[in-house]
Amino acid sequence: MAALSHMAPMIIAIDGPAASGKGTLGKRLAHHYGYRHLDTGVIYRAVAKGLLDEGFDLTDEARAVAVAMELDPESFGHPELKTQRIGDAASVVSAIPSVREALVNFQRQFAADPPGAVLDGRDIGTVICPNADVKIFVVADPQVRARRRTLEALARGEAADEAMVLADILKRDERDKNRAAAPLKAAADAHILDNSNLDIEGGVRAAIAIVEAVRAGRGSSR
Ligand SMILES: Nc1ncnc2c1ncn2[C@@H]1O[C@H](COP(=O)(O)OP(=O)(O)OP(=O)(O)O)[C@@H](O)[C@H]1O
Ligand SMILES: Nc1ccn([C@@H]2O[C@H](COP(=O)(O)O)[C@@H](O)[C@H]2O)c(=O)n1
Repeated sequence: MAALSHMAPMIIAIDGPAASGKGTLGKRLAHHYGYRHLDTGVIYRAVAKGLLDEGFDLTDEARAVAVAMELDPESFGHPELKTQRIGDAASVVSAIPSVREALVNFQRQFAADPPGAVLDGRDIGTVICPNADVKIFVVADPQVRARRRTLEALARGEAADEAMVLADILKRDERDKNRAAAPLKAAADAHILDNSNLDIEGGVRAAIAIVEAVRAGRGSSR
């Protein structure tokens, strides 16, 4: 782990489309720098699961906001949150502006707490932490992402059809890119990291190189 001294908590924002490797990279960067990591997708997944569990429609705005405000971070590790069904549902509920607003403070507070934080999602560099020290937008070819996600599901002992996984990824990306509220897009000052031809270690090395280049460019100890 690289020990760093900071004037203020450093924030690394990672965004990108579905299954591009944001979470894997976020976890590894956080470990490398000794920071905390928040997978913000899990928050939207938890809201979707809460609604479905209670039998509410995913477009029930009032109930969705209530679920968002009552979220218990202890529930973020629930294995069902990882499923494709909940991922799809999350991309429906996350398009509701008032749901997003209800979740902003939690994410910003997480980002602000010392010693530093890595957050990954869709709008971290654009909306949640527009002043993040480093912004990385992770991309990979859709076919590559579908292959990785399929292998991941198979490794968990779940059935997975690569063509269906690809269709789900594309559908979710379209919805996330085209919504009015905080759409999936790279911040103007984000560094694009294409990991299509990189393994996990290669992707982590490339990201650390970006972080280090930004820090060196600032000429500070951050
Ligand atoms: N560079 C890489 N090379 C090979 N496999 C990778 C790479 N990066 C991530 N993976 C694998 O791809 C899959 C998706 O990665 P991950 O869950 O980190 O993506 P994500 O962008 O966080 O997904 P989601 O949008 O669903 O939150 C995982 O199985 C992960 O191990
Ligand atoms: N900052 C974010 C993070 C996620 N979403 C929505 O949640 C869905 C699930 O996210 P995963 O990262 O776990 O795949 C995603 O498709 C988005 O609709 C979001 O809007 N903003």
